[in-house]
Amino acid sequence: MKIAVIGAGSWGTALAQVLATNGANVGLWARKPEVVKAINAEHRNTRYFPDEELSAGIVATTSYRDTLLRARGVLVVTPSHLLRGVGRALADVVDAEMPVLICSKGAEADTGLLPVAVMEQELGNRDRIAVLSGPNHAEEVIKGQPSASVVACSSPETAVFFRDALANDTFRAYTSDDTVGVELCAAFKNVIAIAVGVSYGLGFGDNTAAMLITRGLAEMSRMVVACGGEALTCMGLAGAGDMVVTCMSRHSRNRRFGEEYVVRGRTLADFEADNHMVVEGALACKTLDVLAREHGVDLPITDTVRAIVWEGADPREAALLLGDRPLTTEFYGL
Ligand SMILES: NC(=O)c1ccc[n+]([C@@H]2O[C@H](COP(=O)([O-])OP(=O)(O)OC[C@H]3O[C@@H](n4cnc5c(N)ncnc54)[C@H](O)[C@@H]3O)[C@@H](O)[C@H]2O)c1
Ligand SMILES: O=P(O)(O)OC[C@H](O)CO
Repeated sequence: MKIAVIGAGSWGTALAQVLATNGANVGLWARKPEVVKAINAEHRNTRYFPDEELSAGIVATTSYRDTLLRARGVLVVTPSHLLRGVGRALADVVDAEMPVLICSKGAEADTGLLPVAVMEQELGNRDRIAVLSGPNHAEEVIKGQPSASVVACSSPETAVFFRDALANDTFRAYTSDDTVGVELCAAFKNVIAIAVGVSYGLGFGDNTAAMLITRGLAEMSRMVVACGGEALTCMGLAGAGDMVVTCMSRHSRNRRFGEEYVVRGRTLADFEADNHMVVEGALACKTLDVLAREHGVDLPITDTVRAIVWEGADPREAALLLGDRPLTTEFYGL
């Protein structure tokens, strides 16, 4: 069976390796011809994983049509702000039944739309559109270190299709029908990881990090419930699981952006230029704000991250303001 993967960054490459290890032929779309050349000739993505040998079952190309040719399903693994453009391009090459798994984490700027809704507007047939999320740093998954994730979809058949394509002894995949919950958890945890990075960068300790993580989970839960998702999803792999790994892992770009860039007055553009990698939380703190206003949900940590990253608020002063709000019950808004 052939599966297509759109995006040969860290996560697209790691997922292509998982699929190929499971016996699939993988068509991998990459933007840069030199990445395609290295993958096909040397079985390496020299830009992201120079030390990892990729399966010979992965064939890269810069053509959507060639990537999709005879594929039974497609994984979209580009940064979330590119999803609409990718969906529009895919509309020319996928039929109305092709299962689509979105592996990006974020929400659309300006509209606040979540990935499945964006893709549905471009491709139609929501039941064949699923999302993947969980505590999954590409650096560990590509090495076959034990990890788990959730495939969420309104259709159990689509969820099971992708679960079975991805699951193996070291990559457990669970299914869920709470797409909105899983999508919001994915967008949220990146924002909180920036907050935790800033907190460590300011010299605060583990108590502060734990407070931000758990209060971040409370914000996440309020938003998930307000948008029609299930609070329990926030306790699962896409919620608490991904929150913990993104806030605490040395691999997390979001945390590192907060700790090493934001507290030193360095920008998102600086991070992306230095690392060639995305920091999804920097955009999500703005897009979640759109949703929060629409649903009347209180998101104090998210709003603080937005003020620091986009409005030049001083991190230490912003942290003090965060602690100066009226005292209330722990699970207000739920
Ligand atoms: N890296 C991880 O561990 C990981 C794990 C789970 C989910 N994700 C999610 O997967 C998505 C992709 O992240 P990543 O880590 O693979 O990316 P990355 O940061 O490793 O690399 C960015 C990717 O985006 C591509 N890109 C940049 N501009 C582009 C454009 N204009 N058109 C097409 N492609 C463009 C780059 O070529 C590169 O492939 C993100 O939403 C991220 O949150 C990442
Ligand atoms: O490195 P980050 O911060 O983009 O996080 C990557 C993954 O989403 C972790 O599950």
